[in-house]
Amino acid sequence: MTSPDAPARTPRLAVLGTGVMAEAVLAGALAGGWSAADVVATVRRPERAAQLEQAHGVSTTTDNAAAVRGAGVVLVGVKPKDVGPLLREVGDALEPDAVVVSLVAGLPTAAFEAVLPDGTAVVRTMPNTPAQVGAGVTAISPGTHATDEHLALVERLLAGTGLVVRVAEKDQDAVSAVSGSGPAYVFYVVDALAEAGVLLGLTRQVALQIATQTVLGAGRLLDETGEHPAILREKVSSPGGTTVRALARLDAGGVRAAFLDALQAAHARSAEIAAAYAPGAEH
Ligand SMILES: NC(=O)C1=CN([C@@H]2O[C@H](COP(=O)(O)OP(=O)(O)OC[C@H]3O[C@@H](n4cnc5c(N)ncnc54)[C@H](O)[C@@H]3O)[C@@H](O)[C@H]2O)C=CC1
Ligand SMILES: O=C(O)[C@@H]1CCC=N1
Repeated sequence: MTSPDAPARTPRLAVLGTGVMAEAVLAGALAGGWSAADVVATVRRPERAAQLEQAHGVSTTTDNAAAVRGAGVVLVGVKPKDVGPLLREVGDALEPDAVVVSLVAGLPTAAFEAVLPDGTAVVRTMPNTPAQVGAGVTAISPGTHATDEHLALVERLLAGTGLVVRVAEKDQDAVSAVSGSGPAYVFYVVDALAEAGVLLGLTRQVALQIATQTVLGAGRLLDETGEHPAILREKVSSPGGTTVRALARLDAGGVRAAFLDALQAAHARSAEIAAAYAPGAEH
């Protein structure tokens, strides 16, 4: 007999287009308790199918419509340009009570709803690749027909990927610019720190090791102390010392302004993606 406190059995999960980001979410779902026996992942290439089966023990297919039959959660993991054709391919096969979960940058839930059967529940999400190691952050927003139960189910899907926050859908492009793309900025900075270490005579191995650990440690310090980054930065900067000298150069180089400009560009790109690829508005 099932205990009254036992979590409800997870519904069947179909992952449509299992690339880098969808595989990271899939790995998190399995780590969070989803059973591999309840997951089907779709692919375009047989080599990719074999990889996913071996790494995660899930079943795979190239038939998206077959994958969504019987699925209670349908994760859309393709690139924006592939969303319209994919939704048209699977719309008729969707279970009426399924929730469609998008991780696609830029495309609004309304664009999904416009081509899916009337009343389909859609939840838009913006994860990031640290989901692969359970240290991601994902923002989620409901579409018109998504209920609190649907959001709770999506939170359960993502529980093993890291932090999950609910945001208004209008903020998803900003989230994408900050945390969706964010790991790339951090890797860029680590690469630059390591390169500078090599310039100063360190071996590449030591330079990369200490640059990586510095970012990890600084992240943990921020998280565990809850202190503002400006305060923590001041604590590193001894008066007349080495750090203020370096920070003055970063300011002179316009690094802070470059970050603001870069994230505005990322945000603007989301709007361009929506204009070009929202199902029904593709051109
Ligand atoms: N990479 C990242 O850090 C993040 C990506 N995203 C979103 O994730 C989505 C995918 O991006 P990536 O994973 O980076 O790209 P990717 O190219 O690794 O993944 C897309 C996958 O979809 C497959 N595919 C395309 N059409 C298909 C179809 N009809 N049937 C089955 N499989 C199909 C491709 O073969 C590929 O494996 C994009 O919409 C992007 O906006 C969102 C947040 C972060
Ligand atoms: O570069 C992209 O478009 C996707 C969305 C956020 C991170 N990667």
